[in-house]
Amino acid sequence: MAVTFRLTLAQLNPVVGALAANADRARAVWAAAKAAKADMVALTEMFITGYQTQDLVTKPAFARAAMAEIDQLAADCADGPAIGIGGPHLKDGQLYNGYYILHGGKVATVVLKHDLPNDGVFDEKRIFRASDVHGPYRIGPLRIGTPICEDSWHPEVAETLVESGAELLLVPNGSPYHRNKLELRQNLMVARVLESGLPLVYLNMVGGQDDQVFDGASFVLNPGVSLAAQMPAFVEDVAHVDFVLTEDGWRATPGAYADQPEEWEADYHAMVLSLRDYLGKSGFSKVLLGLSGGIDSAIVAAIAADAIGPANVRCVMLPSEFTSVHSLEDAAAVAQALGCRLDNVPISGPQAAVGAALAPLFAGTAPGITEENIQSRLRGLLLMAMSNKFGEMLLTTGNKSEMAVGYCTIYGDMNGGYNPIKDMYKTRVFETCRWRNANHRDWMMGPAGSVIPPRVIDKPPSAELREGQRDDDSLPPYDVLDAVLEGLVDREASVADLVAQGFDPAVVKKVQHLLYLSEYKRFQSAPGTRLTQKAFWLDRRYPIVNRWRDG
Ligand SMILES: Nc1ncnc2c1ncn2[C@@H]1O[C@H](COP(=O)(O)OP(=O)(O)OC[C@H]2O[C@@H]([n+]3cccc(C(=O)O)c3)[C@H](O)[C@@H]2O)[C@@H](O)[C@H]1O
Ligand SMILES: Nc1ncnc2c1ncn2[C@@H]1O[C@H](COP(=O)(O)OP(=O)(O)OP(=O)(O)O)[C@@H](O)[C@H]1O
Ligand SMILES: NC(=O)CC[C@H](N)C(=O)O
Repeated sequence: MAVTFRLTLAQLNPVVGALAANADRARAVWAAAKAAKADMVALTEMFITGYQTQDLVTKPAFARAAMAEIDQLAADCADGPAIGIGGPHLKDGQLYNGYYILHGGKVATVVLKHDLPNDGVFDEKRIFRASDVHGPYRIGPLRIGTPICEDSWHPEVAETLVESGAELLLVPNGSPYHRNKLELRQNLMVARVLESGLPLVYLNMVGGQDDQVFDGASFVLNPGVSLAAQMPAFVEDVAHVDFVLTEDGWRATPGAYADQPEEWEADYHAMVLSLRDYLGKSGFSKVLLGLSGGIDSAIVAAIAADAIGPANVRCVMLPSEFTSVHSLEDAAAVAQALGCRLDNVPISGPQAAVGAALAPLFAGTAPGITEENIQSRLRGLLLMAMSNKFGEMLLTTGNKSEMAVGYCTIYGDMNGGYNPIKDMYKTRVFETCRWRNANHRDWMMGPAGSVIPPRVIDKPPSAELREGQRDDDSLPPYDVLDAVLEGLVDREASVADLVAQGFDPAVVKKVQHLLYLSEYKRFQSAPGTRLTQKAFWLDRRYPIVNRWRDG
């Protein structure tokens, strides 16, 4: 009779700090694995604590509480499949990123991470100590080697595991999404399979944590580099994968294959999931936002409706004397198409009152940006009053282009708890609206169809803070602005690089100046969904005071 091994893959969504609840999720999936007669159930990196914990895990009381949950889990799950679960490991006063193997009622072994990621959003060298490479462990007939996430991005750990007799590589991950990352992961894992000649299980977590979104999309590779199973992206899933011992070693029996989203869908799903989880995990079930009739607030309203349902999204139009009839119509059309409530709160009364209060001080000065910003701040104040009164979190709507150049009012339209489009350039916002109008998926809680009317997408962007204002009065056209920003921010290009590419030197220098000047605004801005490898916050950490200008 063939020798086999059934491995249950738990692609789940843990909550940072919810130790007991995460342990309960592990107990439930273990029971399902036991019912499916599995030999082992694998959970993801740092599952017991949720991920990323940042400095929270450096607090010894927290790390010890997590380890106690794991001991209890081992005791509760004695009779059935082994469990692999990520968690912190405190040993001799040092903190490690560990993967616990629970078997027969106790912790059988703890694999400790060797390669600590320390770039982009990661600071693991600051948080954990790196361990020597840990050898394979045996569960029934199979010797398993476990490189923990970053360990599998380099050849060394897998190489050592092969030399010490591993027959399968099981890689638990906490790998956050950025655009087109699945392809990068698959290329790296293919390299590990080619080098080792072993089957490889890549198991990733799912869910939003602050700015980061974990997209799941776990997969299994066989030697010969064939994909034996592919789990879905951005949703929880549990898969039972069967391995059979052949003359050539262990091989996975081909299982389910979930189609993967292309990049527009993946970004949109990332924004929906991160908002849904940010709200749910912080205890909010409702949001509100200022709906101007423009494209940014329209896409944020659509993302919110898809995340928590249109009945939980309050849209508010706050017109001033500069608000056009088109904007009033467009805001109404968006709210109606999405099925969201729309309230109307004119700001002309408060504006007159603020003007009167300041008149003695401002006498003799010319009206300008100050008065324009007062409108934005009055909207921010009124929206926050509604947030307080109704318990709805305020969403802020600045896209990456605006956040990059500071084209937004601090303590005004920047008010808000979360910003799903913070890492999406304006030119991509246009395309994302078109994608959402043309596509509907079962994970969207909002309605299908043209939820953002074409006129909202096609009209020239305007903040409507003065008569006839357009964004391109102050900024280069968005296709130029975004291309320059993509160079300066995402590729860290120099002014000379961009001029050599054909951009106007004066435009590049102006954009660079605005970018550096508005660091203080970004520092005080709401968190938002990370979609790229250069999202503002952890990926790009610039000084606020900075006199350097390139070129
Ligand atoms: N380094 C620094 N650290 C801390 N604070 C600093 C600072 N530099 C300036 N500041 C402060 O920041 C203030 C200037 O920033 P801020 O008050 O935001 O005003 P500001 O950036 O001058 O104006 C807002 C801009 O956003 C545009 N806009 C576009 C789209 C929508 C909206 C909207 O509101 O709906 C606005 C608007 O047209 C205008 O160009 C200064 O008065 C100063 O107090
Ligand atoms: N008349 C308004 N009613 C309600 N909210 C508004 C209004 N004007 C601006 N806001 C809020 O302030 C944000 C900044 O808007 P503004 O129109 O000034 O610039 P924008 O970045 O082009 O945004 P949008 O494309 O949504 O109009 C809007 O997204 C919206 O949330
Ligand atoms: N948690 C990790 O070690 C993740 C690091 C790896 N570079 C990734 O992003 O997938």
